[in-house]
Amino acid sequence: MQAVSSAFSCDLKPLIKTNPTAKNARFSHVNGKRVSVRCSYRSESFSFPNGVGSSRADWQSSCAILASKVASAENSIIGGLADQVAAVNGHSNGSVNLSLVPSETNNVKPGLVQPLTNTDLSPAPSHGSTLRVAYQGVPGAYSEAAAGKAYPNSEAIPCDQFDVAFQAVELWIADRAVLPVENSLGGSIHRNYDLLLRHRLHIVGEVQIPVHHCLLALPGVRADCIARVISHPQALAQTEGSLNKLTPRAAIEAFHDTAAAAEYIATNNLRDTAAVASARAAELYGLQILADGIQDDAGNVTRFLMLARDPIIPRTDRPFKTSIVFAAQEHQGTSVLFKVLSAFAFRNISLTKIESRPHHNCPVRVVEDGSVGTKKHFEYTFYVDFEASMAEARAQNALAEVQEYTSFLRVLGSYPMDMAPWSTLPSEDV
Ligand SMILES: O=C(O)C(=O)C[C@]1(C(=O)O)C=C[C@@H](O)C=C1
Repeated sequence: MQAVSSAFSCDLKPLIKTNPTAKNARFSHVNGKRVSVRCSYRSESFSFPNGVGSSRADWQSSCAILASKVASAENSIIGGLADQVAAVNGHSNGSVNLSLVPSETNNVKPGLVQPLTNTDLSPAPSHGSTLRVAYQGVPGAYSEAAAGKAYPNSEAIPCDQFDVAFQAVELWIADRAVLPVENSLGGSIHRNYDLLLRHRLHIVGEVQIPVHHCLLALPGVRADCIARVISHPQALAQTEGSLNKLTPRAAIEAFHDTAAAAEYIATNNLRDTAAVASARAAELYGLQILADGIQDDAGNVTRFLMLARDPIIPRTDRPFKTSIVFAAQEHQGTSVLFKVLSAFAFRNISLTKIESRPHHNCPVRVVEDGSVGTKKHFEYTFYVDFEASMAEARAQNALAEVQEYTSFLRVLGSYPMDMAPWSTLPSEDV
């Protein structure tokens, strides 16, 4: 893999810190120099009186916030991102050495790139035409396989956190991010739902990959010598039943990602520890497979979203899915969710997913109830996926209606559904 090792000026810093409305400033780079800037942030209050236009510009603005009547919620989103960018830009001086070359002290196989961290993020150097795809984890993680399935022949860029993968795209270090949102056994990956709202990337596709877990340990170690099993919490949840049988006395500990757990065992020569990870991780980090296929359900599948700075133009010539997020205010009544869902039901639009998250700005509302005391309502932000393209009138009409019932509505993306049979995925990828 091509090493990305370059020092370049971090002149994005003052722009973002002093001008929050320009947080979506777009930079193009030629030979590592910034050559153009464009800003697209505040294009809210959009409605669909005549449907969505066919040009990219029309669609881009339609994918910005559709309506935001909750100014404070908006501000907190802006504030949150500004804070993160400030953290990213917290380098002590303007020039950063972004090195993805493995350090020499690391005794895992040479040639493996190190994940990006918060402190590595700075404007990207020129990188030719190869698409660069950020994922969370290290090589051998399932997310790397998902990035490869989503964008064959791309360059996968490991990031140490989900947030860093979002920022890598926003700061033009990567062109796309591929991040997990749900697993058939472990359920939703809530962190990424929250980050979708906090950041301004667009969903441009989805990929689903079968997740085939192995129990890995150093060569020669037996399963009955394992005192500790480490892995990503999702992977541990997906193998709970098998681990109870295979290593009943072992402590179970969470790790950043599956492959990093394998790497950690190899790097530290831990003979009492096993990792739940992929067969590819075993190969990359020189571990043996103690048990194969240990997911508690053979049909274990994780769904990943493909994210980009710009939306794609929705089409009708193949099955599309659209993802939205909305919230309502107290005065909009108690049956908002029912009304929203019926806007889709009456138009025969199937919902494929609904997820609720605590409202970012106001998670709990306290209501005085006379002499009885106070009621504490939890406030939610709802994420809905539905099976229709935003190029279809029925989807546009449904959203126009949803807009009437809600105080905040944003289209996260309208994108082709992953219709690929799982069997087409090469086994070494999972
Ligand atoms: O740790 C990894 O290998 C990942 O890619 C992360 C992740 C997740 O977040 O769900 C991805 C797929 C599997 O469901 C298990 C873990």
